[in-house]
Amino acid sequence: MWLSNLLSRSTTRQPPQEAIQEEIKTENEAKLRAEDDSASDTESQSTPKASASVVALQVPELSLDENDKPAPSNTTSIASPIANNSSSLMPPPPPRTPASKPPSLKPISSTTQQLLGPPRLKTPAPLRTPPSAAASLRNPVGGLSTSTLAPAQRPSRKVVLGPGYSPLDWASLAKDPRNNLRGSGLPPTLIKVTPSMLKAHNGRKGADAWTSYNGKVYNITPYVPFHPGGKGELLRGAGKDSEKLFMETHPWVNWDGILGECLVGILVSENEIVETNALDAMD
Ligand code: HEM
Repeated sequence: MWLSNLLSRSTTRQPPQEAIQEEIKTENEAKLRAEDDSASDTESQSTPKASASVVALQVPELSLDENDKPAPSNTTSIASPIANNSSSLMPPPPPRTPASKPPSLKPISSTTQQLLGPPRLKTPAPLRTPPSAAASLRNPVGGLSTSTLAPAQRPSRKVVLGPGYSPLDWASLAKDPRNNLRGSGLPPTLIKVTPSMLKAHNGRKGADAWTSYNGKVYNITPYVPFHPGGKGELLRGAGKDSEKLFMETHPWVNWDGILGECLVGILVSENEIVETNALDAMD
């Protein structure tokens, strides 16, 4: 018994939306009756059709979505009062174009999301590898440099050169072969220099100062007053090989570019000179 009552209620009861529409429809009918007293009951039943013809002009203008389908006749009666009031207060909205839509409102398609890739992290710090143990031992000032050059922080040991002894003065002196920077008493060709010969030219007691570098022997005597590091520093290599001292101090300096005209000969062993002298004696 109660089950049959329940069934009969559920079949006769309208859904809530339809009930609301019916209620608004009734209100509209009452308004229309007030406006036109001559309207009959039959006409009031056809009111939705009459209001739809009026509202049909309003609804498309106020539509916020192009995809909106034309409202059915029973729902136009819902929008009709709003449409009448709004159209009298506001101008019609501008024609809708795709460019007028704010980009932020566009939903991101799944294809676009794939092209964009994964979202970026706010800070790259978590992706950095932790500093190695050796990093803590590096000089913080030059920590990013891998240069083998002398550190820029080292104090200069340059000396004040006398007037007329600048690098430019040396260059002008060296370009003239008549100055014979190799020294006096030498043949015009390069000679063979033994270690004993090199040692004898130590710059003392009036002797020229020779030094060797990369197997070649140079007379450094004329360059002494021009040496930016001073006389004493340069003469540390007098009578011996200077390659180690030179490379420790300023490996970036072009030795041959400065002392090319001071080249005396090539460094040879003591035995080679003895053999050469023996061959010369046989001739
Ligand atoms: C025993 C060998 C040598 C020693 C011990 C020596 C030492 C020095 C020293 C201490 C300085 C000053 C560096 C500074 O604090 O700026 C210097 C600068 C210089 N030396 Fe020597 N030197 C030697 C040989 C030579 C030779 C053979 C040449 C030329 C071929 C030369 C060319 C220069 C130049 C051009 C500078 C200036 C470098 C610069 O401006 O950065 N040196 N040298």
